[in-house]
Amino acid sequence: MTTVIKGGTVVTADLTYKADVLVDGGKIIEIGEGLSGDTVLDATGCYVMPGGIDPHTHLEMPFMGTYSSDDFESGTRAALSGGTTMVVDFVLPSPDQSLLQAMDMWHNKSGRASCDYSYHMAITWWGEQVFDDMKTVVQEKGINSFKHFMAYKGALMVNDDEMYASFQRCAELGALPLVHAENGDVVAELQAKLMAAGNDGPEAHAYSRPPEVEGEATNRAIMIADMAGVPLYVVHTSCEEAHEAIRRARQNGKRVYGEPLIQHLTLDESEYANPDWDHAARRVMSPPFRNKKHQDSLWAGLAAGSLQVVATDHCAFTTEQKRYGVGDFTKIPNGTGGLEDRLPMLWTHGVGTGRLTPNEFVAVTSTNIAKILNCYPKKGAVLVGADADLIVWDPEAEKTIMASKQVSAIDYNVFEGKKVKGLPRYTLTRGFVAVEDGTLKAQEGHGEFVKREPFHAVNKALSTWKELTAPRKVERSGIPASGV
Ligand SMILES: NC(=O)NCCC(=O)O
Ligand SMILES: [Zn+2]
Ligand SMILES: [Zn+2]
Repeated sequence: MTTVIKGGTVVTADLTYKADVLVDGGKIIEIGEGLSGDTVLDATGCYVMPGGIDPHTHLEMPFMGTYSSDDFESGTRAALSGGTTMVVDFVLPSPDQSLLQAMDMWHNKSGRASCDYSYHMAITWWGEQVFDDMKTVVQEKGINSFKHFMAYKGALMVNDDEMYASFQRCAELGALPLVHAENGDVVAELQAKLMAAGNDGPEAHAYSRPPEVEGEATNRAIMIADMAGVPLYVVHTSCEEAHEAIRRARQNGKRVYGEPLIQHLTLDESEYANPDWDHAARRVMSPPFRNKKHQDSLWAGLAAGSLQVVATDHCAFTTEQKRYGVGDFTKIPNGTGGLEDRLPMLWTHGVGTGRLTPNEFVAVTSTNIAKILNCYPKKGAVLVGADADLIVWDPEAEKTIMASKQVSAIDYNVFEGKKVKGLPRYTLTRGFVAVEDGTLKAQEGHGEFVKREPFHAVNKALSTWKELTAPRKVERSGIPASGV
């Protein structure tokens, strides 16, 4: 049974042209004019684009004494409803747990996914077993990226020596290290100081994580990655200090990627001053929301190419869960949602305002991500042979974001009341029509695990350069006798 998307304009990261797209067996089989198929999807007035890829989600994440409330079932349904057709989640091994066992646990959870998914592996502790498991994870299990938390002291945080060891291992295996870049030691000190002064509300969360802690850690991670000879991906880049470090590194030839979140691009720190405790606590995430100066920096980075992708870090906690932190802001579970709103919000505030072109929109929501994570052109492309993960995007469709109408399992939405213009008319996940005329028809269990190969061209180029410039002993004849 073939499906044809007819009458639309194909928009990719680098081309815009009128064409029909024919799909069969979950793949794109033909692109051209005048195509026909068994099922016809009308794309008149719409853009046909690669489905969104969210490179940063935490579905059913064990964190801060609870679990994030969207799991692979509700989370991937939310994703599809907003035009995202692949999510990349984080496997989080417990202390001393093998990476392989942790990955099995994630596979048990992800069986309910209705769109495709992949994983990053988190390095949450260090030892011989982790060193050995990393090889199996890369060479046999299809994961080529490893996350390092430089914050959350006493929980997920790793120290510089562990990070350097892991980065070197990534270099050997052709993998990509990721960092949550905040100085966890300084954050812990600031948290204690604020609490001691009676500053226990959600606004203190933002005071405990100023841009400097992020800028410092981003610089440090970049230098450590350079010494280890690996590329680096910095997650949830939220401020000019971190962006400046990434920009400077890239200008110096370092292979560093930066990932702003849709929340940081469109919401600001004034949210924490809201007199309603729940309102402010629902927006507690790390790094916190920043001011307009930082937002402008992130938008400029996307346009300039110094920042490459837009994610959500979707980690949704209910109001009840957020209230674990009443009287102690350090106990408010960190995280916000955004999976179903990322594309409409970015289109509205990016393309709708002229800060991004439609092609740049595709690049930062899909194609760049697939390229960096090494699953392009299976994902992130409108090409013959690519997976038919596609959105038929209606630039005129409008809605007001409301928790009461969302797919996500939580009881509020950080974008509540925002008007968006630009929504999926159809969302296809490997050819299956999961959003039809704006109505969600996702199929539980349809999602498949996407294996990603190591040794991206960037890893190869970097290791070639490192080998060429490695320290070499100078062979000398006629060494003088020791002066002792
Ligand atoms: N970002 C956040 O606050 N929660 C999710 C975990 C993380 O990415 O740091
Ligand atoms: Zn993080
Ligand atoms: Zn995260």
